[in-house]
Amino acid sequence: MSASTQKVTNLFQVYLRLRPPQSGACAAGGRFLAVEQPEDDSTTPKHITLNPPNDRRRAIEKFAFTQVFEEDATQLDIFHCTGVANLVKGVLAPCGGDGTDALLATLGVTGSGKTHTILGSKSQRGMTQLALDVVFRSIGQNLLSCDSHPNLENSIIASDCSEAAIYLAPAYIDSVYADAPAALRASSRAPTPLNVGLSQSSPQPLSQPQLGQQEQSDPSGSELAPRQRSVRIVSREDSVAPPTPPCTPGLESKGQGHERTGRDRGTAFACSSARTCFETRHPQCQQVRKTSAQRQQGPKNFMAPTTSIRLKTNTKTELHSQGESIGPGQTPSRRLHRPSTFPQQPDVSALSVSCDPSSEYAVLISMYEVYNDRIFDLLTPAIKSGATKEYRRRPLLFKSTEASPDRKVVAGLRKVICGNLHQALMVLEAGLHERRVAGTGSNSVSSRSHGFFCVEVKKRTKGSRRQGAEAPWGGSSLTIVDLAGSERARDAKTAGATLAEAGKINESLMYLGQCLQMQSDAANKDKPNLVPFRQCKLTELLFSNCYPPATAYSSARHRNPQKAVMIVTADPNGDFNATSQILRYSALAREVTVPRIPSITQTILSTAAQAPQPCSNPFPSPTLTRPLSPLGSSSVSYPQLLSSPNIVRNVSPMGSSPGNDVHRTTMEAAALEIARLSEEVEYLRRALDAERAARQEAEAHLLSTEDRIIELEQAIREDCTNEFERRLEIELARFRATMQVEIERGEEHWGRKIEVFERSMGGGVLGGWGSDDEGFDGDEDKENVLVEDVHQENERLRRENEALRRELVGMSLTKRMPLQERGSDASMASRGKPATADTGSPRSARVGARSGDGRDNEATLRLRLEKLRVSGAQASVRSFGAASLSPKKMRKLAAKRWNAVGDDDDLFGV
Ligand SMILES: Nc1ncnc2c1ncn2[C@@H]1O[C@H](COP(=O)(O)OP(=O)(O)OP(=O)(O)O)[C@@H](O)[C@H]1O
Repeated sequence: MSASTQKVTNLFQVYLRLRPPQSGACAAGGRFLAVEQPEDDSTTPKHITLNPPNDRRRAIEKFAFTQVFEEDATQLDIFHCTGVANLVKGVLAPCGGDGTDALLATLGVTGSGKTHTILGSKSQRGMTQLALDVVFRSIGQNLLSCDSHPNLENSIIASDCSEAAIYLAPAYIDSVYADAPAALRASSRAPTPLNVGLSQSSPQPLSQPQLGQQEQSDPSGSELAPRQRSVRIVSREDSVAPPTPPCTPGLESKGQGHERTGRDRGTAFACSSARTCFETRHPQCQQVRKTSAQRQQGPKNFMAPTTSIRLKTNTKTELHSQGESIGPGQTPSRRLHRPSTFPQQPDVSALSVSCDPSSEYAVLISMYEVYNDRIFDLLTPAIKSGATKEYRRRPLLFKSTEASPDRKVVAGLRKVICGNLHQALMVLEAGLHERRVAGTGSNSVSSRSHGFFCVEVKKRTKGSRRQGAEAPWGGSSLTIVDLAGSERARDAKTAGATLAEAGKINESLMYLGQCLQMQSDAANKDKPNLVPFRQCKLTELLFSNCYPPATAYSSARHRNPQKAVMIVTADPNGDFNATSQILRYSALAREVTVPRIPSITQTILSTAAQAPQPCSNPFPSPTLTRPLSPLGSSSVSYPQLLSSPNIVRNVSPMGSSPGNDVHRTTMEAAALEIARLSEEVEYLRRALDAERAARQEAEAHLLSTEDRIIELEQAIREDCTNEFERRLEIELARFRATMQVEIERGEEHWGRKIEVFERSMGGGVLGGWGSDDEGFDGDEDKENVLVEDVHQENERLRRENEALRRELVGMSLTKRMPLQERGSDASMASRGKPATADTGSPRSARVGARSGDGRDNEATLRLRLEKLRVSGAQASVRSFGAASLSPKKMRKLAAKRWNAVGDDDDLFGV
């Protein structure tokens, strides 16, 4: 097994860092991990052996890594030996081109020192700060500033392919940090995650230049001399005076004498007054404190709302407690105190890598976290939800964009253009305050999300302006990842939401483990390196840049596969199971040695085989003739059983007599039974453990699903409310428009009516004045004429009606011919022919005497009158009611009526 050969084919270089034991903490099972020292002193250790504790029936395993760092390795050792400077060099691309993307990540069990390695502590810088220092120092004068290039921001916005919101650092920092009152700054200012509090004793001054000089470029441009071995150099950095003693009792017991990682540096260990102030501003701190307090009360108190809910709640309480005005667009949690200073050790001012002298550079910082398999921007403030009135972050997508079709990017991030190291550290600090942390049984400040810190180095050729346009931007990025730690719910004593988070963390780490295992298997077996990295967001983010793009667009722009370094952290005195699991899938190679503890049954059987056989059946069925001696009641121990670590039993003394032989056989059988039972117990114990773990995982999954459902429900409610409001708006607008039209129409209608009324009124008045009036209008005149006509017509009709009525009164039924005959007579008369049956009657004579139109009119009139009579008689008859009158009476009545009509007959005819 050779680790060096893995370098060529593995996607990741894998380093192992062992963390020093926590002072005061007694290791439960002792140290189980041994570093194999190389035979040759000139090489670095690469192998470790994992010795399972005595109570585990596990094989001894041997693992290989690119390099192993022992407990005394310093941050500077890690920085030099993992080749972070080389990663930076690849990004800066001194020989031209776009450079190579780089990835630096830490992986390990919770509390093993990942955050310490990546982000450092109160007094020590981590890989992130050191890498940033080297980046800015190396670019030096070639870094474009917004002051000298006012168009810088716009040109970068135009070149960005990730739909990002790009800001200049001064503007961003001013929007995030609030200047604390002078008194607060001077005395009780709470230290923020990465900066050294004023109350802290300053780190020991070193001979190298300090941060103030770091922002100037190193004119020498001296190259990094790569260190080939794990040199235990600056031991002083780890022996820096420990920070202020903790004032939170729940935290005192943990990690005493050790530096704390980013967040607790500024939170958990702050003195109470400062902490109170700090916590009101930083919800995460409250959360840490709360969970620590909860832990003191017992494991049940870990049942708490989800982190997001806690964050929201805290943000809310913060708003009220602060009583501070918060500008629009800012969430309360963004009002941070401006850090006064940052840790300056270890010092890398002597180190810079070369950059491309013919290019000019710009540095963009972005930060995000993967929480519950979703990506959240750490530099974008949470937005207040319209429906729930709570502050929430919108998850972002990892996708191909229009401008980047061949390569997936986290779309919609906020990116900050930084002009120097200090600005970059301020941005880092702001982002870290947004990251989710919680106190668990394993780590008082445990990361609950995978944190990504991206340094995007943009470069373009200097002075190659063509027709006024500047050269296009290219470049690469360095991504630094602080993964959340795997944890066992039993050890971490998590429950509720924190347990659900742990479930998600473990799940994503399991996928990561599969990917790492596949890559090392592929490297060892010369198989194609196919890694199933699309299983979750974490692996997708970590691995997708390891391969050259294979899409149709790939020819457009060639990108080198990223260089990746993984630092695995482990506590040699910590949890054996969790650590061995991480090592097993992260190691570049693994060897299994012979099982360490032989089966107890085998031990007994082999012993029995060696012993003299008193009878043909050496192991009769264990039918005991008498009960076993009580444990500890005998004086002689059975030597073979003693050799087993699992069973130490004292048995009755043995002699050489036949009775003793029987006794011995019985005891052997009993020992066998004991062995069988203990194996069974062991098996059941393991099965129970597995079941318990599965149950916890299922519970965690359930909780996380519930959380997800709640979040989804909230989102859906919000969407529905928005949609409802939108539709309501539309309907209201429509209603208002219709209403307006109706009002206008009504007004018009009434206007017209009033006009007609006024005219009629005016006409009456004018008519009263007489037609001689000078101002009489022509229209009104016409109208009056029409009214007059109508009156005349009315009068005429009234007269006609009167004449008809009189004619009806004068006519007698007896004098008239039958209706049918009269009808035909009338019709004949109308046609000018003489009537046959009625020629002698005076009436017909009168009719016959008439000529022309007068005759026709008369005939028509008669016909109409006849009809009127008949219908009048019928109506009157009907009006009396058919039921009340007999037919005879009805006839009499009709005759009377006709007679009455006949009396007036002579009146008819005009
Ligand atoms: N190499 C080290 N030297 C000194 N202290 C260390 C070292 N590694 C870890 N520690 C301390 O151990 C504690 C836990 O470390 P850290 O927070 O880095 O763990 P972690 O792996 O990030 O845990 P988690 O996954 O839960 O976030 C911290 O107080 C840290 O200061």
